[in-house]
Amino acid sequence: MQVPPHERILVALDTPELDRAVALAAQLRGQVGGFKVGLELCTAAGTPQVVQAIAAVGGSVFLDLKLHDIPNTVAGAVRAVCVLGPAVRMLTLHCTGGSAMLRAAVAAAQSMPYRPLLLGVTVLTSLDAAALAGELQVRQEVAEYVVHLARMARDCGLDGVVASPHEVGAIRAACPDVRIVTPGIRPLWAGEGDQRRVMPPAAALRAGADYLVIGRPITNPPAAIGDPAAAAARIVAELEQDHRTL
Ligand SMILES: O=c1ccn([C@@H]2O[C@H](COP(=O)(O)O)[C@@H](O)[C@H]2O)c(=O)[nH]1
Repeated sequence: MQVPPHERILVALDTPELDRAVALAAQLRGQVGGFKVGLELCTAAGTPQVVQAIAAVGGSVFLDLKLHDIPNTVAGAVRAVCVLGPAVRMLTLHCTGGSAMLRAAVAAAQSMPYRPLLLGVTVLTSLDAAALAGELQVRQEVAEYVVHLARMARDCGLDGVVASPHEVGAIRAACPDVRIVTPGIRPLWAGEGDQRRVMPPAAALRAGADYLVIGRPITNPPAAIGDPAAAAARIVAELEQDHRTL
């Protein structure tokens, strides 16, 4: 069954204010597929409180905690997230924590009555080829390294990965069954900001992404676009227009 394009959008609620996040979720619910909450909001307002508040207005939660620690600590954090229940659809952890950490996370999730989908973050979309080769001393090309991490995530039992839209094709070819979630989404009318490996929403879906994470272009759109609801509507219209021409 085909998923309508708007359900593929996950809005990143990056704010320290729970009231603002809840107001955005209430405003955008029904226009998009769900909401991503992460380090800023969860640190400011508390993860259980955030999950409960977003769920209370009918939003499903992608918990982007990007766990990265020793296996025992990550396993404990995964169990604590599972306790939050079905309101949490997805949880992230960094693939660069290594296979022992990823396997510990999967085992921890499987030991619980409910578990969210576990997604491995490959290479952050704010990093470009120069940063990867220079500061981080990674010898492979970006796409090659992302595919290596995606294979590792799949082999450890994760359900999917987070990567830029530029690597979606290569990941699909290597790991056909993993879910692929792509941040770094920038409509042509939005600025790049701190993102480096970016792509417009329709192009990212065409590339084969399952979900598009979109933050500032919706939550803080250019004045000419209007408010968050108008920005979301415009992106959905762009996706539907592109979908019809496929
Ligand atoms: O590689 C990654 C992994 C996660 N993110 C998160 O996605 C959103 C993107 O927000 P924008 O405002 O659309 O840039 C943000 O919450 C990041 O923490 C990512 O950008 N890249």
